[in-house]
Amino acid sequence: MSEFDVTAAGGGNQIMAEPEFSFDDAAGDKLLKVENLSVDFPTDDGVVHAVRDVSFTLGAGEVLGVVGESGSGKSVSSMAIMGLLPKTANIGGSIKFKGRELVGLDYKQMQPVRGNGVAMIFQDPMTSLNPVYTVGWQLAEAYQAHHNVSKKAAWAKAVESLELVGIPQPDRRASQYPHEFSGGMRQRAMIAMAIINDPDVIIADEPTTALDVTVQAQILDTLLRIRDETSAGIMIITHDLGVVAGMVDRVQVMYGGTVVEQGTVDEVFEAQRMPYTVGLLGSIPNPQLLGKRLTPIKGAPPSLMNLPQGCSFTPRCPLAIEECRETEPALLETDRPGHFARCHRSAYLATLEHPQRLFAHEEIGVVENPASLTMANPDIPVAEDLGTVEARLHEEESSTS
Ligand SMILES: Nc1ncnc2c1ncn2[C@@H]1O[C@H](COP(=O)(O)OP(=O)(O)OP(=O)(O)O)[C@@H](O)[C@H]1O
Repeated sequence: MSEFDVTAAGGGNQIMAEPEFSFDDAAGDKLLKVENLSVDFPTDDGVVHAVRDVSFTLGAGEVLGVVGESGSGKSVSSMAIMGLLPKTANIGGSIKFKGRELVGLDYKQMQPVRGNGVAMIFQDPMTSLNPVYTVGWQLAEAYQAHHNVSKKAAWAKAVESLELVGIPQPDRRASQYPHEFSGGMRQRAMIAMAIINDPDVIIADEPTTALDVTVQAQILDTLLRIRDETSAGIMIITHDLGVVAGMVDRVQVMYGGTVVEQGTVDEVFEAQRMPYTVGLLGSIPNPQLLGKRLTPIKGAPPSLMNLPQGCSFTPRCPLAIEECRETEPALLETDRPGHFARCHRSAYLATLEHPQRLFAHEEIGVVENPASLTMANPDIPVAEDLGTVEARLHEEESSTS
């Protein structure tokens, strides 16, 4: 595919002057290649466009962070990869695992891929672990589903996996029931379940949300250790940009069911090229800023049933112009190589010295308990118009220079 292939990232009939996201940019053979994925759910009230035009790759040993607010399409994308969406879902585009097309496979055809090829760690271990069987029994069962081995060998493998995820006394713990495990240990058991069949890809959907900060860090460390030991490609889905810092190689920011910014984690943290990512960064708790004020993104995410005509972030975007209301931008490479943004204003954003000030006009209080803060606050009215924002930025930039 050419760098300038206008059909690659759903740019419609637009003629692109800049390179779009292209798999040519991703070096090497990728385990997972998702191209122009879309998922619609027909409902009585209308069609929910849950995922639109999502493309990304994941290679062996890579860690990809998928970040976005609730309802941005993160989980639906991963359920599509796992073949776990309801039959009513209309899936478009392509999901290739080791070159094999997964879109169109039925539940049974997906069975050998699931667990063995791609495994998933869910948010809430209590809904995934069966309370009436011991943890070891469940792990052994998962192993036997893909390997023709004796019960004894499967049990030994279960104990080995518990050890690998850092559970002390794995022999004894294997004979216990899920309720005898702490929250962090249950999440480790889920990771053990995911890795027992040595998958090539692990999808972790909000793996640390329900855990306290120290245990969160331990679980993330465990995932990185598993990556080092098994070379699995890992996709971490989270609403918290803070979780991906220092953990992932690349980040994909989702908004309104589509990818709005994509790049290496350093790039995205250092030089955002889409105002939504700027807003996300300003609204996450930052340990270095404890005691300082956080700023929320005003307004609410779009209804996926009635998406606006242009960029779906327009109603909340302090930089929106007429073009943003009229045409949805394509995911294009920005001024920084390998860094993509779906934004008409990314070039302008690149010129701002203090982009965080775009969202600095509403403060929601001193951060005492960062975990209690949500990113979007629908009760706060929508942003100032562009003229006011630009005048304010100009004034602020000149007062600090
Ligand atoms: N079976 C379904 N039928 C109709 N709509 C659905 C279905 N499953 C998901 N959706 C909708 O798809 C959209 C995307 O959901 P998704 O769960 O992927 O969001 P998310 O970004 O993972 O959010 P969260 O962080 O809350 O899990 C939501 O608006 C959701 O209501």
